[in-house]
Amino acid sequence: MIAEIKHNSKKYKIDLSKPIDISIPIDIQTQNVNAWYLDDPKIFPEQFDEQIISVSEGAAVNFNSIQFNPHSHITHTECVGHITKEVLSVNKNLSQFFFFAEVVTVAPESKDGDEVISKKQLQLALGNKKREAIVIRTLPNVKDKKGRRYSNTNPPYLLEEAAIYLREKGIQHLLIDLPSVDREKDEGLLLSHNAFWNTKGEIRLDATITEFIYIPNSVKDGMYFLNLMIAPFENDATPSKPILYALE
Ligand SMILES: N[C@@H](CC(=O)c1ccccc1NC=O)C(=O)O
Repeated sequence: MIAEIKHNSKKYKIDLSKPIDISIPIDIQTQNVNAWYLDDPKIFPEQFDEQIISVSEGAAVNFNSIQFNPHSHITHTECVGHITKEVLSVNKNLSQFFFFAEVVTVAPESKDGDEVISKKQLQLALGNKKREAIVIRTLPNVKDKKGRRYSNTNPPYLLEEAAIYLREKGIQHLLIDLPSVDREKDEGLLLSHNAFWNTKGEIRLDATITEFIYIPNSVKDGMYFLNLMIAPFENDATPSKPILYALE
């Protein structure tokens, strides 16, 4: 099915039968992705009295409960509520789900023993392109990203200047294949989160950060149509399933 999209007097076509899924699922059959010091997620059949509610155990249905944390275990999209005293829900603040996005690839640079993404790197990648969303793939991009154990590994992150640059450039949605846009242990500073959401100025309630994506190597850098769909949890963060469509 081909859809035609009109945007700023330009016309684009996408093939809806060719979605590019850039989410990381919870998959308890394999090693799950994991950050922030929690145990792995759990998917398990409930029990009523002695009966395990699972067809393989003689029940009529499968009836699994799922225990997870969006920040630790799955592709998730968060709003500024992640860092505010006030309870703010991404499900209330994100109300559109289609955007023009630029997929960029960056190799984090060494700085004071950390691996970081700088303003210059994003400037080089974005140039004067105007996009609603940026989808950042970090190098090396190996498949084990889908099951990596990040706790206490000090993963790469965005310098504050890079987050300010994205905000000033009008990027509303930032997607990245790392557990956070900030340093794992930063004494609560959350510099890039604060900068991107502009918490010291006019707060950007409808801007989102999506963490733990995985962009296959077969996907080239460039402009895509993005469907950023979230699960309906009223919470600062919720599991999401970003899908890219190549523009024809
Ligand atoms: N970087 C923060 C910690 C942090 O972000 C965090 C700590 C525990 C559990 C989750 C965290 N962040 C999740 O998105 C700090 O060092 O205070």
